[in-house]
Amino acid sequence: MSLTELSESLGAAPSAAPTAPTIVARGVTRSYGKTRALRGVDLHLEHGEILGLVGHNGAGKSTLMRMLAGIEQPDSGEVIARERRAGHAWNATAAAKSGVRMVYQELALCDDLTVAENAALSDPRPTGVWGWRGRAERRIGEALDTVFPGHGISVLRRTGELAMAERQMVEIARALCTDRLTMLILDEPTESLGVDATAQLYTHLRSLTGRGVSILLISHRMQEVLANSDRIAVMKDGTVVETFAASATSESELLVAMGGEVRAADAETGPAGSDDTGIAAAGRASRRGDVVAAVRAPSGISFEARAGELIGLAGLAGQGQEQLLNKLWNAGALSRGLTVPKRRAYVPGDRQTSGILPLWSVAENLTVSALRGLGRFGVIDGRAKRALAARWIAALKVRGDAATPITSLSGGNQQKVLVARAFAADAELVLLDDPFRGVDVATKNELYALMKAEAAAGRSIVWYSTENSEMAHCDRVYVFRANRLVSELSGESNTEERIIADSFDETSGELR
Ligand SMILES: Nc1ncnc2c1ncn2[C@@H]1O[C@H](COP(=O)(O)OP(=O)(O)OP(=O)(O)O)[C@@H](O)[C@H]1O
Repeated sequence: MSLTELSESLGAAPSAAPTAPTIVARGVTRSYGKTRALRGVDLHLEHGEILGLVGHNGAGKSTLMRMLAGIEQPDSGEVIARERRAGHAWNATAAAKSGVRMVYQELALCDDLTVAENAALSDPRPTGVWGWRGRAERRIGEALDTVFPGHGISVLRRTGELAMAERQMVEIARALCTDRLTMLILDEPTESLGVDATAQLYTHLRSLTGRGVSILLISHRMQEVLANSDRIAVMKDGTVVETFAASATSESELLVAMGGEVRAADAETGPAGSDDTGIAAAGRASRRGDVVAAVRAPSGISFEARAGELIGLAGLAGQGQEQLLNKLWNAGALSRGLTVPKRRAYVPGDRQTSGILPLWSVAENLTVSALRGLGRFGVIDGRAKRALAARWIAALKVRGDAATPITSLSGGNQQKVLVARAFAADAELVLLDDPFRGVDVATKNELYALMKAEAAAGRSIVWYSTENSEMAHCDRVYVFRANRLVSELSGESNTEERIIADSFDETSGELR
């Protein structure tokens, strides 16, 4: 069966659409130790609708998703699925048999396996002994072609070699490798995707709802949720506080319901101002305007970052931005064509594999890069360490105690700890690889202010973001295309339109 035939059979709507909701959560509660993650959630998902689910970091969205998918059971309350067979529990097996598929916020691919092997692992259909590999290659290849035409991903590549955006596409496509799809739950599916792939995904989701599939879309990207959902449910502190028709609400209304401050997205754009956070660190070696980092290109545009600057790296995903950050992070004293300071900090793009230290507490994760500055006579000053952790936990509003394991935090709160770690270290150069993935809107606004304050205090910050609109906060922006620097923008030339135009421009300066 080809994927076209297959996808037509996916979630094929019965002749008359069922009137009962696909799934209902009624009074669902769930605690982890002292943390009350869900406090009596009521929610339902209609047949063939896209329900957006938004809320601050730690509001309980991922926990609720696990309850709906039967992966975890509520402490009290119930989950009633239309597909649930009488007398059977609603657990992961029952959900999988009923056509429920999930795309997790943390990518769950095995780096050492190929794209096709990863797909085979999660495919609910029997693999068979003979020919399973060929079948898996064909199935995932067809799913990728259907959702992300022109994706350019070889199904024979190890997923560890893929860029974040490509891995995200594989994760989404493999969730669609099934004979039967009734409900699709996506937890922040576009955080690592570029503009084109994001648009392709939403086009495909719409075609699925046309065939009766119900979709739960968790996201911090308010404009995307507004543009692509039928209804939007808002979570706050473990409950659903409001549900809106998407066509009848606005970003500011959603933010108010989430409990956040309404701030125009671009209200505080422009070059770094003075330090108004009170936590920008002092004592950097470089003076404002000194070149802190440089990568010289044999021809065309070279890269340069000065003390006191917030530098943006823009362009379509996977055009060399991550390589530049890696180069600056890994450079040795003798690296040719490169200037880097000794003291530098890095927030990697993939927090799971190269960011968090999963066996350590929040405080240990946060202070590990700053330990050198916390020592006295060769001994770490425990009180200074605790104070540093407490200061950053408060500044970034991390929802979780300093002493708890980092893995017990929600995804967005883990990400905040990584950002705090980079700034808590006394680094002259701070490298950020798409650092606000999964961070809620209110916190993002605070982090923009923090970065500007840190730059104003003399640091040099180099920031790669997949969201072009964020580049308006930068002093200068380098646009990448095909591993080259296409342009350097600042002042009035630093606009979203110009970034997009240059991302597709043919003239370029090579960056080696
Ligand atoms: N396995 C766990 N152990 C301990 N605490 C947990 C666990 N899972 C979730 N929590 C806690 O439950 C609360 C809700 O977390 P959840 O991940 O559901 O939030 P979220 O809304 O998805 O956040 P984000 O937007 O950051 O992904 C948080 O306080 C989190 O720390």
